[in-house]
Amino acid sequence: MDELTFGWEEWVALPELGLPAIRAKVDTGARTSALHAHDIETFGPAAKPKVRFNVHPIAGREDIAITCSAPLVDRREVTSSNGESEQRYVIQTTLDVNGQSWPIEVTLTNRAGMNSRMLLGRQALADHITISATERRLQPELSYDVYHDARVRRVAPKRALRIAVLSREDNYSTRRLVEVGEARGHTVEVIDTTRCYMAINAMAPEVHYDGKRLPRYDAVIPRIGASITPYGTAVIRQFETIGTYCVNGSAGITASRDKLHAHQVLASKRIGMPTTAFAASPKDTSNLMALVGTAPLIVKLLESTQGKGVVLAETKKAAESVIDAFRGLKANFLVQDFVKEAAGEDIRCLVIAGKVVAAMKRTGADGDFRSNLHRGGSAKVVRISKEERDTAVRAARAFGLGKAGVDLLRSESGPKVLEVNSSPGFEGIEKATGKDIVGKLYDEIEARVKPQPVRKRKST
Ligand SMILES: Nc1ncnc2c1ncn2[C@@H]1O[C@H](COP(=O)(O)OP(=O)(O)OP(=O)(O)O)[C@@H](O)[C@H]1O
Ligand SMILES: [Mg+2]
Ligand SMILES: [Mg+2]
Repeated sequence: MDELTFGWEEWVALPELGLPAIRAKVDTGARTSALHAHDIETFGPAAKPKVRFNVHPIAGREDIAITCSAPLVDRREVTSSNGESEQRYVIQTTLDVNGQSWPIEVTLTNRAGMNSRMLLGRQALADHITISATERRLQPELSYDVYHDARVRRVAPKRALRIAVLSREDNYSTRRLVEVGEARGHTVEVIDTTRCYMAINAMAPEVHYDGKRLPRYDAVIPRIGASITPYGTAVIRQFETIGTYCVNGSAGITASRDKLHAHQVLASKRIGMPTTAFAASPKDTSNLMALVGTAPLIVKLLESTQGKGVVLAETKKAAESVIDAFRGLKANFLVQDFVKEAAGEDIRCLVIAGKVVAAMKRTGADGDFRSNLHRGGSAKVVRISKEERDTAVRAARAFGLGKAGVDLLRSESGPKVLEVNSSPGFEGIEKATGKDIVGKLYDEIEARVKPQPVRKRKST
C-alpha cells in the first residue's frame, strides 16, 4: 500500500456501513477505533451474532441517521480517555481513504461526551500511515452531500436486516421466508401473532413478546390467518404506529378479508367483479336474488377460505334453501352471479410491489366448480393478458397490499376479481411456475428499508 500521511483529523469512508463520508479524529492514545453510535442492539443467531446501530454522520445534524449493521467480533472492556471504563461491542469493517482500503476494528459507543463521530486508534493506523500531529485534513476532502440526495440510496450497503414474520404456522411459506431471508444475510424471526401483547400508549407504543419488549424490526411480514384477523391486524397496527415497515398494512388486510367489504373497495375503483349482492333480512331474499340474475347462483360466506363456504345453487329454489340455511346459522354471506364460462378455472396472480410476479391457472377437481388447490384442484403456469395483469395490479393497489394473491375469473366480459388474499401461499405458485417469489419479496423489502434521502434544510 502507498504511504499516507494523516493529520490529527481526516475524512474517511466506511462503505460497508453505508457511511461514505465521515470526519475522524486520530487518537494514537487509543488502541481500537471508536464510532459514536445510538440504539445499539445485537441480533441474529448466537453462533453468528450481528449488531445494528444508528449513526448521525454529521455533527449537529441529528435528523440524519444512517442505520448500520455489522458482524459482531467481540465485546470488550474499554477505558476511555476520561478514565471511565465500559463494555463495548466491537465490529470489523473496512476503512477507505484516498483509494486505499483496509480492515479495521471499531468499538461502538454512545457516550454523550464523545463530540467527534469517530476516533481512529493505533490498530487502524496501519504501517503505511505516518502521523503529522500538528496538521489536519491532509487526505482528499469528502462531501456530506452524499447524505442529502438520492446518492445515499446507492451507497447504502446491503445491510443485514432484522425481519419479523408474523405467523402461527410452520408451513412451506413460513419456512421459505426464513430460509431465503437468512440466505441473504438477514435475521428472520417467526413470531406467533397471538402471543404478541401491547402497551397502547401515545408516547411510547410497544409490542411485547414472551416477557420482553420486541426489538425494532426493519420490516414485518404479516401472515395473518383468517381466524385471527382482528387481533392480528391490531398487532400490525401497533407496528405501524412505531413506524415499522409492514409489507401489508392492517387496513388493507382488514378490508380484503371481508368479501363484502372487499367487493365494495373493488367497485369503488371500478375493478371488474361478478355481480354481487347482499341483504340482512330474510324478507329480502327473493329480491336479493333478482338483483344478481337468474340461477345458477353462487352463495358465499363472507369469511370463506379454501373454498369451504362457497356453494353453487343450480336453481332458484336451491339458492333460497342455502340462504335460509346460512341465515339459520347466523352466518354472513353474499350472493353472486355464477360465471359459468370460467368452467371451474380461476387465475391466481401473485402481485408483489405493484407487479404481477407469477400467475397460475387453477383447475378444479373433476366435477367441482371451485378451483381451490385445497379442494384437490391442480395448477399450471399461465400467460395472462395485459388487461388481466392491470386488473390484478389495480386490485392489490386498491388495498395497499405489498404482497397479494389476486384471484380472477376469465369471463366473457373480461377479467373479474373474486378476491384479494393478503397472505397468499407460496408453495402452489412457486411449484407451478418455478419462480422464486419469496426472493422477489425480499428484493422489495431491501429496496424499501434503504435509507431515504434527506431533504436539505433551508438555511435561514
Ligand atoms: N361467482 C363465481 N363464479 C364462478 N366460480 C366461482 C365464483 N365464485 C367462486 N367461484 C369458484 O370457487 C372458488 C372459491 O371461491 P373464493 O375464492 O371466492 O372462495 P375462498 O373460500 O375465499 O377461497 P380461497 O380464499 O381459498 O381462494 C374460486 O376459486 C372459483 O373457482
Ligand atoms: Mg379467500
Ligand atoms: Mg379464492
